[in-house]
Amino acid sequence: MADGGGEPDQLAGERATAQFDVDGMKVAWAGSRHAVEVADRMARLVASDPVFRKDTRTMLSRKELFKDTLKKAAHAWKRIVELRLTEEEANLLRLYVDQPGYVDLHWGMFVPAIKGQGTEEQQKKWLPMAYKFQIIGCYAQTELGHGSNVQGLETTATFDPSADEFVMHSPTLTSSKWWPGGLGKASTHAVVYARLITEGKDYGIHGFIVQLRSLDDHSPLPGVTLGDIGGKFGSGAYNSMDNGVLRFDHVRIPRDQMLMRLSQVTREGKYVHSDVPKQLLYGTMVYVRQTIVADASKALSRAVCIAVRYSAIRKQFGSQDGGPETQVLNYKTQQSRLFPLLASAYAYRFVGQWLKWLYTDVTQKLEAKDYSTLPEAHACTAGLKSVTTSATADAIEECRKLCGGHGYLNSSGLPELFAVYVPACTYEGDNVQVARFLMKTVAQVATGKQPVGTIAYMGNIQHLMQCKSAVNTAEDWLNPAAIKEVFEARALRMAVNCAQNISKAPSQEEGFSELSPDLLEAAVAHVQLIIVTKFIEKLQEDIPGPGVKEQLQKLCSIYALHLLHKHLGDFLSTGCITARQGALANELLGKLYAQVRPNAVALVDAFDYTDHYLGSVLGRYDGDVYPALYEEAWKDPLNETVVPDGYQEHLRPLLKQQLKLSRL
Ligand SMILES: CCCCCCCCCCCCCCCCCCCCCCC/C=C/C(=O)SCCNC(=O)CCNC(=O)[C@H](O)C(C)(C)COP(=O)(O)OP(=O)(O)OC[C@H]1O[C@@H](n2cnc3c(N)ncnc32)[C@H](O)[C@@H]1OP(=O)(O)O
Ligand SMILES: Cc1cc2nc3c(=O)[nH]c(=O)nc-3n(C[C@H](O)[C@H](O)[C@H](O)COP(=O)(O)OP(=O)(O)OC[C@H]3O[C@@H](n4cnc5c(N)ncnc54)[C@H](O)[C@@H]3O)c2cc1C
Repeated sequence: MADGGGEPDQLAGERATAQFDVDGMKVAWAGSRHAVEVADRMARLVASDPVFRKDTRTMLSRKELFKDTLKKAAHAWKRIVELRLTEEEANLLRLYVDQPGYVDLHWGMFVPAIKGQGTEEQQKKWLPMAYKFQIIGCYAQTELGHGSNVQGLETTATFDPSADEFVMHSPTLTSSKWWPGGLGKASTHAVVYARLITEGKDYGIHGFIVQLRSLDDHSPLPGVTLGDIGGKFGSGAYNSMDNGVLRFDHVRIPRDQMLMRLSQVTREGKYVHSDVPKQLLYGTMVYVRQTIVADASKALSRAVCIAVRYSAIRKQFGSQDGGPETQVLNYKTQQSRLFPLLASAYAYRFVGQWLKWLYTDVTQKLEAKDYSTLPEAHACTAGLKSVTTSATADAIEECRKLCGGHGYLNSSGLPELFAVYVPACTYEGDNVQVARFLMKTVAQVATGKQPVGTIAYMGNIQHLMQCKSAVNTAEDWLNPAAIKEVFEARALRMAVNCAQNISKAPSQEEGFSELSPDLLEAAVAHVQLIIVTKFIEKLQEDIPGPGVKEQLQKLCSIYALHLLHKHLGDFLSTGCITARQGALANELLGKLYAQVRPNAVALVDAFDYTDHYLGSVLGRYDGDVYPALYEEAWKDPLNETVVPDGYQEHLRPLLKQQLKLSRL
């Protein structure tokens, strides 16, 4: 028993009430027994290495934090080489080091851009250097004046046939590259997106490999202006990353540094487009978006793990006669706010695993020159990225509130997690692309074309446009088919409504613009349907371990029904359900929360996070929260002296003056 009311064995008690096999759930979460083992090994490797300590990170200055990131990255790389880690292991090591840095852009965007847009020859030249970290690369697309609108970028790459070179130039202030991670201080190279101009004609945006810094002393090359764009939201947090600014003053690069898989410029300056779709230019973004979806479940599960464990420890009110107080986790309000987030963490995990499969499948098809599934992959990654990141950012903040005052302390880990996470909502785009894809699909369905993949349900238009849910009791909502039907009907009816209203506008573009808020809601409905469907499909797999599938079935129902409750207006206004059926869904939710309650701590244990990775005194595995909180406070630099710096100059004179006044 901890001193002063903290009750570490409280969590042992919670674990004893679990009605399922936690090891089995770890396998379901990780994807396989092998994945559990590798993740566990990498998490422990990081947690036991003093170089990877992060408990003082929020107290470091920007310069100290950046240097610490360089040190961690170099040390991580050394360990990866020494231990001959596989790609899977290295990725996990990066995850558990838990500090954004230039390596993310090097591996996450620079390398994939060359792989996706470079010719075989270019890949042979650049990738071996990148794989050995002989060069460090970033992804320089966004400019001061344009981010979302990629076609509006201003940087130019003008071909000079006399020298067989491109001239990279930043013609205006707004054309300065602005935001690329790793650009500010670390990168030696970048894939730069610029307008290709040859024979006096502007051929639009293309990618170019450009060296930025000397490989001898890291100084910027002639004509290249480089720097960091300045401090960002939150202490510690994303400030470990050197998001940068870059300007070119007529910098020359050889012609063969244009990424030439999609299109080429010949020695004479002729522009040639190959048979590859031009949208492959955006392929790196598709890749990164699927990793961002996978990351959403990691960030969300961390926040939920902290909030669930702490809610099981924290007690408030309850007994009027001096008996024990109530664990806040027992309050129905706490459960109704927290358990949907727990369910969402599992839902995002499974949809992330599916999206990874989809991406791999599309990539294989692209290699065989089959481009048919690209639009769907683009819409799914863009849509899921947008929905899961927004919901995760909101959820982390909700978990902070659920932890009361202590959640606001840096030592809870939640403020930093939130600050690191929120930019994921901004970078890599929004749902507009999904809405366009949906409108196209509705138009195709009207011509009799049968949609496939995640939009296959739209082919069932006759039924879905007029069906009425048959749910008659609360328990009827446990039937996955009942849930799927109403989510499909809602998504389709919202999309069809939009399409009909657009068709009444003077032009399609005007209609699209006028209806964009509705289109966004239709896109969200479609994406939520995908997440619900993938959760239901996961439950059709063989899931070993006593009680594991039963718990996941409850979480799946909670995930879907809390969305139904939250978006009740959509379901009612499209006539998919009645008000009574909505009330029945809510009734079932209450029952499901009560069933999840004894399993809650074990369900977050199944994430298998070390205390190092969680980085939270509130989320400690042993539940020994209060001594840890108390101890943590004394580590603050403000407590290095008993009497604060500034006392002599600012406090003492004030106090003395008040003394004189009180004597008057
Ligand atoms: C300290 C650490 C120590 C550890 C050390 C360990 C060592 C190493 C170990 C290994 C580590 C590994 C780590 C890996 C980690 C990876 C993680 C990555 C981290 C991620 C960080 C991200 C940072 C952020 C980056 C960025 O933000 S990059 C910039 C992103 N920009 C955008 O997102 C712009 C958004 N804008 C758009 O998306 C636009 O909408 C658009 C450009 C796509 C479209 O605009 P527009 O309509 O004008 O376009 P077009 O007219 O050209 O085309 C429209 C048609 O094209 C289709 N379309 C559009 N996009 C695509 C697409 N992507 N694919 C297919 N098709 C597409 C549209 O649908 C239109 O089609 P239609 O004509 O048929 O309608
Ligand atoms: C932490 C971080 C890291 C980043 N890393 C990189 C990187 O490595 N490389 C890189 O190239 N870039 C990077 N970026 C840039 C990022 O990709 C852009 O910030 C993002 O694409 C959004 O563009 P923007 O900032 O120009 O916003 P804007 O496009 O100016 O958006 C402002 C507002 O307008 C809305 N809006 C814009 N267009 C439309 C539209 N057509 N319809 C309706 N609403 C619209 C947006 O939704 C938003 O609400 C990073 C950004 C951040 C925050």
